[in-house]
Amino acid sequence: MNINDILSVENLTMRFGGIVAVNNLSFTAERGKITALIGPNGAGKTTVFNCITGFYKPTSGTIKLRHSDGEWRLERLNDFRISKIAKVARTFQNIRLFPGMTALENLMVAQHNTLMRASGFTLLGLFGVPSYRAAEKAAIDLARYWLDQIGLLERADDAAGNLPYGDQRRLEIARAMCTEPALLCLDEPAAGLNARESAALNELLLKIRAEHGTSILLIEHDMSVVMQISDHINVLDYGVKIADGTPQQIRDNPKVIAAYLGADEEEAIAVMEGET
Ligand SMILES: Nc1ncnc2c1ncn2[C@@H]1O[C@H](COP(=O)(O)OP(=O)(O)OP(=O)(O)O)[C@@H](O)[C@H]1O
Repeated sequence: MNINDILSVENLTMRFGGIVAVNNLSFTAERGKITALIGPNGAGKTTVFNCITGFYKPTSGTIKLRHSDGEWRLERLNDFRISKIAKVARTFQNIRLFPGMTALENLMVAQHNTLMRASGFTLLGLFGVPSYRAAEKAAIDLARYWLDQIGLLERADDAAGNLPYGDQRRLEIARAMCTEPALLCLDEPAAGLNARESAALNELLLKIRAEHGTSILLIEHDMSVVMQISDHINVLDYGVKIADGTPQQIRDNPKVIAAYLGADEEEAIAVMEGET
């Protein structure tokens, strides 16, 4: 594992019965950078995320995470410890907000563990002791800060389910950021977004990288997002890494163009350039 890496996935294999979803995969993610995982449907991208975040126990291989708080072998931890102790946060392909709760409340829920600790697991909170009140204020401040970062401060008290789709997507990222992660794993954050919303997403992710130094691991099909914001791209096909490099290198890689879509070269190039 290189000194600059936050994550090192080594020889990861995940089998489901006879299916080898991920096959001896190795890649790294550099600290403070945006690393993308791309590939056709069924290539194994979400399975990799599920192994990193403890939803699946890999069949074999190691997943090392290292940042200023310590060093962990994620394949040995459960999902709760991966998020709480190793500070890995994730979003899902489908939106998982609490639609009936307000935007602000959704961001407060993300800080539940911190608040529970500060409340002495309820009692101190019931009595409203100053240390709990301070923790509660800090949680509200953090939630409002992230609402501001995604341009939704004005809509703090609106039900999350009533927000436009693109805003809900960014609210999910804000919710993940409220846990102050070292590694943020985003599974298709641009799915279903229009061009304007994708541009707003790009802006947000670049801001998170620049201003917070958060390392980002990104699964995305929208090439207008991947090519514009990624520092490094890994391409999977049938669970195997077929290429990795800068956006320019990936865009020009004939192996990627041919394998990524199984389409003819012209069609593949159009998609790689975000024209479809
Ligand atoms: N829980 C599971 N049980 C059985 N097979 C699974 C399971 N999860 C994933 N697979 C299989 O593993 C392979 C990889 O799936 P995965 O969802 O990781 O691909 P993906 O690259 O994320 O695809 P997409 O871009 O469509 O989300 C597929 O063949 C899928 O059917």
